[in-house]
Amino acid sequence: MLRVEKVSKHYANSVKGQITKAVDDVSLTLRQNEIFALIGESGSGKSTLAELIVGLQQPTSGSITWAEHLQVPITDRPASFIQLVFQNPDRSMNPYWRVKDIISEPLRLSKYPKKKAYSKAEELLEKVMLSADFMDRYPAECSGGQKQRIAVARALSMSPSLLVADEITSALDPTIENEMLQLLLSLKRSEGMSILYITHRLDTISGFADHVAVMKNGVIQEAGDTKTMLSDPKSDYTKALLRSLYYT
Ligand SMILES: Nc1ncnc2c1ncn2[C@@H]1O[C@H](COP(=O)(O)OP(=O)(O)OP(=O)(O)O)[C@@H](O)[C@H]1O
Repeated sequence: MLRVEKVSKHYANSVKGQITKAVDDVSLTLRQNEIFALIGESGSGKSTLAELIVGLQQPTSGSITWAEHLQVPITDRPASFIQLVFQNPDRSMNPYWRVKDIISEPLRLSKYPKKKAYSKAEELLEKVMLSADFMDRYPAECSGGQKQRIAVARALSMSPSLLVADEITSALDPTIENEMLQLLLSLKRSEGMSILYITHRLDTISGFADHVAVMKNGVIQEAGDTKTMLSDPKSDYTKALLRSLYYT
C-alpha cells in the first residue's frame, strides 16, 4: 500500500562540515490492513522516518509512494489518507477545549455541521472504548491512557488508510499499554486500516505486529514477519535487543 524506496534524510549540523544521517537509504513496504512495527533505540531515526511518511518533512533523497498509484508522490495524497498520533497527546490537544471539540475538529474543518460532528465524535469515543461522559470533559480531566484514546478517536474521524502511532504507549503503565495495543488490533480489524507502530521496545510486538523493521543509526538492520524475527533473528543488533529483554 505504501512504498518507501531508498529514502534518506540528512541534516547539516551546526558544527561545520558535519551531517547527521537521521534516515539513511531506507526501503520498506507497508501492506494494506497490517500492523507494521518500527523498532529502534532513541535517536535511531524512527520519528524522522514517520515524519517523512506523513509528509511533515521532505526526504533528502528517495521516494515515498502509495502502491495503488505508484507514481503519485506521497505529498499528493488525499489529506485523510494518513493520520499521526504522537507520544505526548498534550502536544496536539488544546487544554481549553472539551473532548467533543477536540475529536470533531477535523470534521468541522471538513465543513461538517456542528451537531453531526458531535454525534460522530460520540461514535468515535465508543470506537476507542470511552463512554459518552467524556464528551464534555477537558483534557486535564482525563488520564494519559484516556487522552491517547481521544487522540486516536480524532485520527479515526478522517477514516485514514494508515495510522502512524509514534511511541503512543511509551508513557503508559503496562496494563494500560496492553489495553491500547488490544484497541489498535481491534481497530485494524474493524476499520481495515494499516498501522505503523513506532516503539523502542521489542517486547510489545509479539502477537500484535504482522511485520517488523529494526532500525539503528538511521539504517534498517533487519525486516520481516514478526514471528520469524523473534524466533530467528538474523542481525547481531536484533539478537542483542532480544537478549536484553531477558535482563530487564
Ligand atoms: N531537525 C534536526 N536537525 C538535526 N538533527 C536532527 C533533527 N531531527 C533529528 N535529528 C537527529 O536525527 C537522529 C534521529 O532522530 P529521531 O528523532 O528520528 O530519532 P528517534 O529514533 O525517533 O528517537 P527518539 O525515540 O528519542 O524520539 C538523531 O541523531 C537526532 O539528533
